[in-house]
Amino acid sequence: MSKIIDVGISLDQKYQITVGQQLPQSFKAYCQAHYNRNKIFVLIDENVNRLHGEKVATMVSGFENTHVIEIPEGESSKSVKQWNNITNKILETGIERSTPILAIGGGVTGDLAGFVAATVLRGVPLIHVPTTLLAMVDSSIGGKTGVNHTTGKNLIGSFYQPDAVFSDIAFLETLEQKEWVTGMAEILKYAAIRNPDLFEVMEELIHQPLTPKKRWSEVVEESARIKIDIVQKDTLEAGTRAYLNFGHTFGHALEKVSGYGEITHGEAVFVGMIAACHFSQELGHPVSDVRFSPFLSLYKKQMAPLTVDTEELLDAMKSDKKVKDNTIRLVLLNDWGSPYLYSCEDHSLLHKSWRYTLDKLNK
Ligand SMILES: O=C(O)C(=O)C[C@@H](O)[C@H](O)[C@H](O)COP(=O)(O)O
Repeated sequence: MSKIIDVGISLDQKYQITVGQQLPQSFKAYCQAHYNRNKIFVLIDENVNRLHGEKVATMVSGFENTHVIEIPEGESSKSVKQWNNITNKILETGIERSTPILAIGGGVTGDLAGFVAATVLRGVPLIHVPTTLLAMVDSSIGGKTGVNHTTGKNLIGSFYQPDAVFSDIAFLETLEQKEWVTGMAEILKYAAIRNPDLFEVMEELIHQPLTPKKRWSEVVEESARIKIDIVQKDTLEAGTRAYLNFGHTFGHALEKVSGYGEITHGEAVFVGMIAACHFSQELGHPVSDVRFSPFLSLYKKQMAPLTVDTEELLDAMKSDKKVKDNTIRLVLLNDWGSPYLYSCEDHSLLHKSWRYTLDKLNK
Protein backbone atom coordinates (compact mmCIF):
# COMPACT_ATOMS: atom_id res chain seq x y z
CA MET A 1 0.00 0.00 0.00
CA SER A 2 1.57 3.29 -1.03
CA LYS A 3 0.68 6.86 -0.10
CA ILE A 4 0.83 9.75 -2.54
CA ILE A 5 1.66 13.29 -1.48
CA ASP A 6 0.76 15.95 -4.04
CA VAL A 7 3.28 18.76 -4.29
CA GLY A 8 2.40 22.13 -5.79
CA ILE A 9 5.40 24.44 -5.96
CA SER A 10 3.78 26.70 -8.56
CA LEU A 11 1.07 26.38 -11.18
CA ASP A 12 3.42 24.70 -13.62
CA GLN A 13 5.52 22.83 -11.03
CA LYS A 14 3.48 20.02 -9.62
CA TYR A 15 4.70 16.53 -8.81
CA GLN A 16 4.12 13.62 -6.48
CA ILE A 17 6.00 11.96 -3.66
CA THR A 18 5.12 8.28 -3.37
CA VAL A 19 5.83 6.58 -0.04
CA GLY A 20 5.46 2.83 0.37
CA GLN A 21 6.96 -0.65 0.21
CA GLN A 22 8.33 -2.13 -3.03
CA LEU A 23 7.66 0.61 -5.55
CA PRO A 24 9.47 -0.60 -8.72
CA GLN A 25 6.16 -1.17 -10.52
CA SER A 26 4.87 2.34 -9.74
CA PHE A 27 8.23 3.72 -10.84
CA LYS A 28 8.09 1.82 -14.15
CA ALA A 29 4.53 2.92 -14.84
CA TYR A 30 5.52 6.52 -14.09
CA CYS A 31 8.45 6.41 -16.53
CA GLN A 32 6.31 4.80 -19.21
CA ALA A 33 3.80 7.62 -18.92
CA HIS A 34 6.29 10.51 -18.76
CA TYR A 35 9.45 9.81 -20.80
CA ASN A 36 10.26 8.50 -24.27
CA ARG A 37 12.45 5.83 -22.61
CA ASN A 38 15.25 6.02 -25.10
CA LYS A 39 17.89 6.76 -22.48
CA ILE A 40 18.29 7.24 -18.71
CA PHE A 41 21.28 8.13 -16.53
CA VAL A 42 21.30 6.40 -13.16
CA LEU A 43 23.46 8.19 -10.58
CA ILE A 44 23.69 5.72 -7.75
CA ASP A 45 25.56 5.37 -4.46
CA GLU A 46 28.17 2.59 -4.90
CA ASN A 47 26.87 0.62 -1.89
CA VAL A 48 23.26 0.85 -3.00
CA ASN A 49 24.29 -0.45 -6.43
CA ARG A 50 26.09 -3.37 -4.79
CA LEU A 51 23.16 -4.21 -2.51
CA HIS A 52 20.21 -3.39 -4.76
CA GLY A 53 21.64 -3.44 -8.31
CA GLU A 54 19.16 -6.07 -9.49
CA LYS A 55 16.16 -4.21 -8.17
CA VAL A 56 17.38 -1.01 -9.83
CA ALA A 57 17.93 -2.86 -13.13
CA THR A 58 14.29 -4.02 -12.99
CA MET A 59 13.13 -0.48 -12.32
CA VAL A 60 14.83 0.95 -15.42
CA SER A 61 14.32 -2.09 -17.67
CA GLY A 62 11.81 -0.14 -19.80
CA PHE A 63 14.58 2.17 -21.08
CA GLU A 64 16.51 1.19 -24.22
CA ASN A 65 19.82 2.59 -22.91
CA THR A 66 20.77 2.79 -19.26
CA HIS A 67 23.97 4.51 -18.19
CA VAL A 68 24.92 3.82 -14.60
CA ILE A 69 27.34 6.15 -12.83
CA GLU A 70 28.39 5.11 -9.35
CA ILE A 71 28.97 7.73 -6.68
CA PRO A 72 31.54 6.90 -3.99
CA GLU A 73 29.95 6.84 -0.52
CA GLY A 74 30.54 9.68 1.91
CA GLU A 75 30.27 13.42 2.27
CA SER A 76 33.53 13.99 0.35
CA SER A 77 31.61 13.10 -2.86
CA LYS A 78 29.61 16.30 -2.44
CA SER A 79 32.30 18.28 -4.23
CA VAL A 80 32.85 20.37 -7.33
CA LYS A 81 35.34 17.69 -8.41
CA GLN A 82 32.67 14.94 -8.40
CA TRP A 83 30.16 17.26 -10.07
CA ASN A 84 32.76 17.86 -12.79
CA ASN A 85 33.55 14.11 -13.22
CA ILE A 86 29.91 13.15 -13.54
CA THR A 87 29.03 16.02 -15.84
CA ASN A 88 31.94 15.09 -18.12
CA LYS A 89 30.78 11.47 -18.29
CA ILE A 90 27.21 12.49 -19.11
CA LEU A 91 28.13 15.05 -21.76
CA GLU A 92 30.65 12.71 -23.38
CA THR A 93 28.03 9.92 -23.49
CA GLY A 94 25.45 12.32 -24.91
CA ILE A 95 22.30 13.67 -23.31
CA GLU A 96 19.21 15.52 -24.52
CA ARG A 97 17.06 17.92 -22.56
CA SER A 98 14.36 15.25 -22.24
CA THR A 99 16.71 12.53 -20.90
CA PRO A 100 15.98 11.84 -17.21
CA ILE A 101 18.55 11.51 -14.45
CA LEU A 102 17.64 9.08 -11.70
CA ALA A 103 19.27 9.76 -8.31
CA ILE A 104 19.38 6.65 -6.11
CA GLY A 105 20.98 6.82 -2.69
CA GLY A 106 21.18 8.99 0.39
CA GLY A 107 21.54 12.73 0.88
CA VAL A 108 24.99 12.96 -0.71
CA THR A 109 23.88 11.22 -3.90
CA GLY A 110 20.61 13.14 -4.09
CA ASP A 111 22.18 16.57 -3.54
CA LEU A 112 25.00 15.90 -6.01
CA ALA A 113 22.87 14.22 -8.69
CA GLY A 114 20.27 16.96 -8.26
CA PHE A 115 22.90 19.61 -8.91
CA VAL A 116 24.11 17.71 -11.99
CA ALA A 117 20.51 17.52 -13.28
CA ALA A 118 20.01 21.22 -12.58
CA THR A 119 23.11 22.29 -14.48
CA VAL A 120 23.58 19.88 -17.41
CA LEU A 121 22.01 21.57 -20.47
CA ARG A 122 20.61 24.08 -17.90
CA GLY A 123 18.30 21.42 -16.54
CA VAL A 124 17.14 17.89 -17.38
CA PRO A 125 14.38 15.82 -15.70
CA LEU A 126 15.28 14.50 -12.25
CA ILE A 127 13.70 11.64 -10.31
CA HIS A 128 14.70 10.93 -6.72
CA VAL A 129 14.67 7.43 -5.26
CA PRO A 130 15.98 8.02 -1.72
CA THR A 131 17.35 4.91 -0.03
CA THR A 132 18.26 6.21 3.44
CA LEU A 133 15.95 7.42 6.18
CA LEU A 134 17.50 10.90 6.03
CA ALA A 135 17.01 11.18 2.28
CA MET A 136 13.41 9.95 2.53
CA VAL A 137 12.38 12.41 5.23
CA ASP A 138 14.46 15.38 4.16
CA SER A 139 17.03 15.72 1.37
CA SER A 140 14.98 14.27 -1.51
CA ILE A 141 12.17 16.72 -0.77
CA GLY A 142 12.02 20.41 -1.56
CA GLY A 143 14.53 20.91 -4.34
CA LYS A 144 17.74 21.94 -2.57
CA THR A 145 20.67 20.59 -4.58
CA GLY A 146 24.36 21.30 -4.28
CA VAL A 147 27.87 20.51 -3.16
CA ASN A 148 30.15 21.63 -0.32
CA HIS A 149 32.99 24.15 -0.50
CA THR A 150 36.03 24.37 1.74
CA THR A 151 34.52 27.51 3.27
CA GLY A 152 31.23 25.85 4.20
CA LYS A 153 28.52 23.26 3.69
CA ASN A 154 26.24 23.35 0.61
CA LEU A 155 27.66 26.70 -0.49
CA ILE A 156 27.37 25.90 -4.22
CA GLY A 157 24.02 24.75 -5.52
CA SER A 158 20.58 25.58 -6.80
CA PHE A 159 16.91 25.10 -6.08
CA TYR A 160 15.78 22.46 -8.56
CA GLN A 161 12.58 20.47 -8.14
CA PRO A 162 12.40 16.82 -9.21
CA ASP A 163 9.72 15.40 -11.53
CA ALA A 164 8.89 12.78 -8.90
CA VAL A 165 10.10 11.17 -5.67
CA PHE A 166 9.68 7.46 -4.90
CA SER A 167 10.42 6.66 -1.25
CA ASP A 168 10.49 2.88 -1.17
CA ILE A 169 11.03 2.00 2.47
CA ALA A 170 12.04 -1.55 1.50
CA PHE A 171 15.48 -0.02 0.81
CA LEU A 172 15.79 0.55 4.57
CA GLU A 173 16.09 -3.21 5.04
CA THR A 174 19.84 -2.92 4.45
CA LEU A 175 20.38 0.41 6.23
CA GLU A 176 23.03 0.34 8.95
CA GLN A 177 22.09 1.37 12.49
CA LYS A 178 24.34 4.46 12.23
CA GLU A 179 22.33 5.69 9.25
CA TRP A 180 18.99 5.06 10.96
CA VAL A 181 20.17 7.22 13.86
CA THR A 182 21.44 9.85 11.43
CA GLY A 183 18.05 10.06 9.72
CA MET A 184 16.19 10.24 13.02
CA ALA A 185 17.70 13.67 13.68
CA GLU A 186 15.70 15.26 10.87
CA ILE A 187 12.50 13.61 12.16
CA LEU A 188 13.22 14.99 15.64
CA LYS A 189 13.65 18.36 13.94
CA TYR A 190 10.07 18.11 12.60
CA ALA A 191 8.97 17.16 16.11
CA ALA A 192 10.65 20.31 17.46
CA ILE A 193 9.47 22.79 14.85
CA ARG A 194 6.02 21.43 13.96
CA ASN A 195 4.65 18.24 15.51
CA PRO A 196 5.86 17.43 19.07
CA ASP A 197 3.85 14.17 18.99
CA LEU A 198 6.65 12.77 16.84
CA PHE A 199 8.90 12.79 19.93
CA GLU A 200 6.71 10.09 21.51
CA VAL A 201 6.42 8.12 18.27
CA MET A 202 10.20 8.13 17.87
CA GLU A 203 10.73 7.12 21.48
CA GLU A 204 8.53 4.10 20.88
CA LEU A 205 10.32 3.21 17.65
CA ILE A 206 13.86 3.33 19.05
CA HIS A 207 12.96 0.61 21.53
CA GLN A 208 12.08 -1.80 18.74
CA PRO A 209 14.26 -3.43 16.08
CA LEU A 210 15.08 -0.96 13.31
CA THR A 211 13.28 -2.53 10.37
CA PRO A 212 11.13 -0.87 7.71
CA LYS A 213 7.71 -1.68 9.11
CA LYS A 214 4.45 0.19 8.61
CA ARG A 215 5.01 2.61 11.51
CA TRP A 216 8.20 3.83 9.83
CA SER A 217 6.35 4.31 6.57
CA GLU A 218 3.89 6.52 8.46
CA VAL A 219 6.73 8.53 10.01
CA VAL A 220 8.35 9.01 6.58
CA GLU A 221 5.01 10.14 5.19
CA GLU A 222 4.31 12.57 8.06
CA SER A 223 7.83 14.02 7.77
CA ALA A 224 7.46 14.49 4.00
CA ARG A 225 4.09 16.19 4.52
CA ILE A 226 5.53 18.61 7.10
CA LYS A 227 8.50 19.44 4.91
CA ILE A 228 6.55 19.94 1.73
CA ASP A 229 3.99 22.13 3.51
CA ILE A 230 6.82 24.45 4.60
CA VAL A 231 8.54 24.35 1.18
CA GLN A 232 5.34 25.12 -0.75
CA LYS A 233 4.88 28.33 1.24
CA ASP A 234 8.43 29.58 0.68
CA THR A 235 10.25 27.53 -1.95
CA LEU A 236 13.30 29.77 -2.33
CA GLU A 237 13.82 30.31 1.42
CA ALA A 238 12.97 34.00 1.54
CA GLY A 239 11.63 33.53 5.08
CA THR A 240 9.85 30.65 6.78
CA ARG A 241 11.59 27.80 4.90
CA ALA A 242 14.59 28.64 7.07
CA TYR A 243 12.72 26.95 9.96
CA LEU A 244 13.83 23.67 8.35
CA ASN A 245 17.31 24.78 9.31
CA PHE A 246 16.63 24.35 13.04
CA GLY A 247 19.89 23.01 14.53
CA HIS A 248 21.68 23.37 11.19
CA THR A 249 23.62 26.60 11.79
CA PHE A 250 25.30 24.89 14.73
CA GLY A 251 25.36 21.50 12.95
CA HIS A 252 26.91 22.68 9.69
CA ALA A 253 29.65 24.46 11.66
CA LEU A 254 30.38 21.25 13.55
CA GLU A 255 30.54 19.25 10.29
CA LYS A 256 32.98 21.74 8.80
CA VAL A 257 35.24 22.05 11.84
CA SER A 258 35.29 18.26 12.42
CA GLY A 259 36.19 17.69 8.75
CA TYR A 260 33.44 16.67 6.32
CA GLY A 261 32.54 13.02 6.75
CA GLU A 262 34.01 12.70 10.27
CA ILE A 263 30.57 13.21 11.72
CA THR A 264 27.37 12.50 9.78
CA HIS A 265 24.98 15.29 8.87
CA GLY A 266 22.26 13.89 11.14
CA GLU A 267 24.65 13.54 14.08
CA ALA A 268 25.69 17.16 13.62
CA VAL A 269 22.06 18.31 13.38
CA PHE A 270 21.20 16.42 16.59
CA VAL A 271 24.05 18.17 18.41
CA GLY A 272 23.00 21.47 16.80
CA MET A 273 19.42 21.08 18.05
CA ILE A 274 20.62 20.70 21.63
CA ALA A 275 22.65 23.91 21.23
CA ALA A 276 19.68 25.73 19.66
CA CYS A 277 17.41 24.56 22.50
CA HIS A 278 19.91 25.74 25.08
CA PHE A 279 20.16 29.12 23.34
CA SER A 280 16.35 29.39 23.20
CA GLN A 281 16.10 28.54 26.89
CA GLU A 282 18.71 31.16 27.79
CA LEU A 283 16.41 33.70 26.10
CA GLY A 284 13.59 32.54 28.38
CA HIS A 285 11.68 30.15 26.12
CA PRO A 286 10.28 26.99 27.79
CA VAL A 287 12.08 24.42 25.62
CA SER A 288 14.39 22.24 27.70
CA ASP A 289 16.63 19.91 25.72
CA VAL A 290 15.43 17.14 28.08
CA ARG A 291 13.05 16.41 25.21
CA PHE A 292 16.07 15.05 23.30
CA SER A 293 17.38 12.97 26.26
CA PRO A 294 15.77 9.64 25.26
CA PHE A 295 17.82 9.77 22.05
CA LEU A 296 21.10 11.08 23.45
CA SER A 297 22.69 7.70 24.19
CA LEU A 298 22.10 6.53 20.59
CA TYR A 299 24.15 9.45 19.29
CA LYS A 300 26.82 9.26 21.98
CA LYS A 301 27.33 5.57 21.25
CA GLN A 302 28.18 6.13 17.61
CA MET A 303 30.04 9.44 17.79
CA ALA A 304 33.67 10.03 18.76
CA PRO A 305 34.19 12.60 21.55
CA LEU A 306 33.84 16.14 20.23
CA THR A 307 37.23 17.83 20.58
CA VAL A 308 36.42 20.95 18.59
CA ASP A 309 37.23 24.52 19.59
CA THR A 310 34.27 26.87 20.21
CA GLU A 311 36.08 29.82 18.58
CA GLU A 312 36.49 27.81 15.38
CA LEU A 313 32.85 26.77 15.53
CA LEU A 314 31.79 30.40 15.77
CA ASP A 315 33.95 31.32 12.80
CA ALA A 316 32.36 28.51 10.80
CA MET A 317 28.88 29.76 11.73
CA LYS A 318 29.72 33.06 10.05
CA SER A 319 29.68 31.40 6.60
CA ASP A 320 26.12 30.09 7.05
CA LYS A 321 23.74 31.03 4.22
CA LYS A 322 21.35 32.72 6.66
CA VAL A 323 23.97 35.31 7.68
CA LYS A 324 22.56 38.76 6.88
CA ASP A 325 24.41 42.08 7.19
CA ASN A 326 27.26 40.15 8.81
CA THR A 327 24.95 38.90 11.56
CA ILE A 328 24.51 35.20 12.33
CA ARG A 329 20.84 34.26 12.22
CA LEU A 330 19.62 31.26 14.18
CA VAL A 331 16.40 29.29 14.10
CA LEU A 332 15.19 29.19 17.70
CA LEU A 333 12.05 27.94 19.44
CA ASN A 334 9.49 30.13 21.20
CA ASP A 335 7.99 26.86 22.29
CA TRP A 336 7.75 23.34 20.88
CA GLY A 337 6.28 23.56 17.40
CA SER A 338 6.88 27.30 17.23
CA PRO A 339 10.16 28.29 15.51
CA TYR A 340 11.39 31.79 14.71
CA LEU A 341 14.43 33.47 13.18
CA TYR A 342 16.73 35.34 15.56
CA SER A 343 19.59 37.72 14.67
CA CYS A 344 22.38 36.90 17.06
CA GLU A 345 24.46 39.85 18.27
CA ASP A 346 25.57 38.21 21.52
CA HIS A 347 28.41 35.86 20.64
CA SER A 348 29.15 35.11 24.30
CA LEU A 349 25.80 33.33 24.46
CA LEU A 350 26.78 31.29 21.40
CA HIS A 351 29.97 30.25 23.19
CA LYS A 352 27.93 29.32 26.26
CA SER A 353 25.52 27.19 24.25
CA TRP A 354 28.38 25.43 22.48
CA ARG A 355 30.18 24.72 25.77
CA TYR A 356 26.98 23.38 27.35
CA THR A 357 26.32 21.14 24.33
CA LEU A 358 29.86 19.80 23.96
CA ASP A 359 29.92 18.98 27.70
CA LYS A 360 26.61 17.17 27.40
CA LEU A 361 27.80 15.07 24.47
CA ASN A 362 31.21 14.32 25.95
CA LYS A 363 30.01 13.44 29.48
O1 LIG B 1 15.25 21.92 2.76
C1 LIG B 1 15.61 22.82 3.51
O2 LIG B 1 15.31 24.00 3.34
C2 LIG B 1 16.44 22.51 4.69
O3 LIG B 1 17.01 23.41 5.29
C3 LIG B 1 16.55 21.10 5.10
C4 LIG B 1 17.83 20.75 5.80
O4 LIG B 1 17.52 19.71 6.69
C5 LIG B 1 18.89 20.24 4.83
O5 LIG B 1 19.98 19.73 5.54
C6 LIG B 1 19.37 21.26 3.85
O6 LIG B 1 20.14 20.67 2.86
C7 LIG B 1 20.21 22.35 4.46
O7 LIG B 1 20.28 23.37 3.55
P1 LIG B 1 21.19 24.63 3.70
O8 LIG B 1 20.55 25.64 2.84
O9 LIG B 1 21.22 25.04 5.13
O10 LIG B 1 22.54 24.23 3.23
